[in-house]
Amino acid sequence: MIKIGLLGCGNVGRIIAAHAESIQIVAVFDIIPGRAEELAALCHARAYTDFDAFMQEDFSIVVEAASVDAVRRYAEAVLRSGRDIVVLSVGALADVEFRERLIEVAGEVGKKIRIPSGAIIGLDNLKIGQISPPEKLLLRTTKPPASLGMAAGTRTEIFKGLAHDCIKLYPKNINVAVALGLAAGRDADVELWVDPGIERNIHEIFAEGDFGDIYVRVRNVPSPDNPATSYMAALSILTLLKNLENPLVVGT
Ligand SMILES: NC(=O)C1=CN([C@@H]2O[C@H](COP(=O)(O)OP(=O)(O)OC[C@H]3O[C@@H](n4cnc5c(N)ncnc54)[C@H](OP(=O)(O)O)[C@@H]3O)[C@@H](O)[C@H]2O)C=CC1
Ligand SMILES: O=C([O-])CC(=O)C(=O)O
Repeated sequence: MIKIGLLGCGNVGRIIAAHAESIQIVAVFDIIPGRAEELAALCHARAYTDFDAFMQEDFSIVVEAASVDAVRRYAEAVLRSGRDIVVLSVGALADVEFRERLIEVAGEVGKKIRIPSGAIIGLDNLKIGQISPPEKLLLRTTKPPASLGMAAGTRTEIFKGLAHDCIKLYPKNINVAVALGLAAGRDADVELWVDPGIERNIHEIFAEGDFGDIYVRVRNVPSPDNPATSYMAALSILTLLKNLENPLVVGT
């Protein structure tokens, strides 16, 4: 059974721990001691608030479900320790210099940075963009205002521009746009909306290229403990881990 170290004991961490049937969570790490201890008790792991001590434990992969800041702080050390890392706060990789350094380190040490599909569908075949670049790549995300910690009386566009700029303003809400761009090989255009009339986190992907045109709409159920994060994001990590050692690989 694959042994993992969980970096981040919030909403996604709790969902992963509650469904850890095909994985063993050996150690958990969070800046908030109570959160780390609570999660550790749930999955019979050891709790840490000190990163270096956490890294002394015996696991082969780190699953990050914390923040863009945590990826910037710890991802390189994880790779240099000889472990793969699963990065949910993929917005950290919008910084080209940081991303290139991290990829270089992963190559040097022969380890992988794994980006789950998270809260969207379609990253697999959007990778065709790396061969046939899309002329259009747009993500329109619409969330209930509470997901962004704001109030709004009507449907309102709060951002229009490129993914790498949007993630700087909304690091807890638009990681999906950065993942989309990494898959398709170009920065995605983003529209971010809040709508008081909806209860789900909606992601609409529009892509056009010489392959044709694509429209994908995902109407995600928000997570129980963090409405900004769709429940699908945690399921996506669990699925990635479940398939890591599967000899049959489905999807591009
Ligand atoms: N790629 C994708 O499709 C998606 C990505 N995400 C991203 O996944 C991440 C996890 O989401 P979720 O579980 O809902 O978030 P939560 O805020 O519920 O949990 C994150 C936990 O990690 C802790 N944390 C944050 N920074 C650090 C750090 N530097 N070191 C140690 N612990 C830290 C947080 O503490 P504190 O509360 O004090 O900050 C919190 O306890 C978020 O960054 C989110 O934006 C979410 C959905 C989809
Ligand atoms: O969970 C979602 O719907 C998307 C999200 O928060 C993110 O990409 O950061």
